[in-house]
Amino acid sequence: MGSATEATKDISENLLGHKKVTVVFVLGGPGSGKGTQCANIVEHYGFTHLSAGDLLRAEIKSGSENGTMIQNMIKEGKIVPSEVTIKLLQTAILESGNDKFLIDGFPRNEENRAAFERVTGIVPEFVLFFDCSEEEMERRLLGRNQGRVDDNIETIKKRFKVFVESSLPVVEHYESLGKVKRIDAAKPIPEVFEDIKVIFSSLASKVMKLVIISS
Ligand SMILES: Nc1ncnc2c1ncn2[C@@H]1O[C@H](COP(=O)(O)OP(=O)(O)OP(=O)(O)O)[C@@H](O)[C@H]1O
Ligand SMILES: O=c1ccn([C@@H]2O[C@H](COP(=O)(O)O)[C@@H](O)[C@H]2O)c(=O)[nH]1
Ligand SMILES: [Mg+2]
Repeated sequence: MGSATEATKDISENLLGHKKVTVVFVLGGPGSGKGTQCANIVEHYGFTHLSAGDLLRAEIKSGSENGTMIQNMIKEGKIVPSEVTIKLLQTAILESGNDKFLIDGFPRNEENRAAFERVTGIVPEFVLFFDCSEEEMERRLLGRNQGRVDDNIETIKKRFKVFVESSLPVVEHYESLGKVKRIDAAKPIPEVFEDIKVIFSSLASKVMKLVIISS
């Protein structure tokens, strides 16, 4: 990205919807493997990966005035106010220079979803949903060893509750619009990615067809 003026120009074009931005929401329970598979998708399909949780953790590290509030919310498995998360996502989208994004772990609730669509004007191409049992997710989280303050059994239980009560309704909303692509995330990592490839290869060929038709 070049000068501040160029960045501002891109911001308005993206957010006013003049420039086509492709967004895939990557949703699923804590530990279902979203981050792991997003790295594979980035490598093969050129998307930019934006993990809302990673952006919030970076905000804590940056010494931001919201840092303590965010840290407390994450420790409790609670959902950070949407204006904070949306601002971080907007900035990351605009600074990336890319036009296709995997938004991982957001929207977390219906209010997040409605606010994101209202503020950015972006609706997702589809939702990639990682379906996995709590038993398997718990095993993965307790074995993750990345030093996360929320990878302990007490917080994990809270995160599961928030996921079922607040996040699954977002998936149901997009299901009612026929936008959910469900993945069996309990399979081994390479097998999950084989299933994901089928989805992203068909998206890539759809985009190619559109380019040919419109040129
Ligand atoms: N299909 C899989 N089978 C076994 N282990 C997996 C699989 N996918 C990911 N893992 C492992 O499980 C742990 C959690 O994976 P990951 O961080 O990708 O999950 P996540 O959905 O991003 O979790 P969170 O919502 O907490 O950020 C990691 O240690 C990862 O290596
Ligand atoms: O949109 C979001 C995303 C995340 N959070 C908070 O961060 C943690 C960890 O998120 P991961 O996706 O597992 O990395 C989550 O439990 C929330 O506390 C959020 O508030 N909003
Ligand atoms: Mg993750």
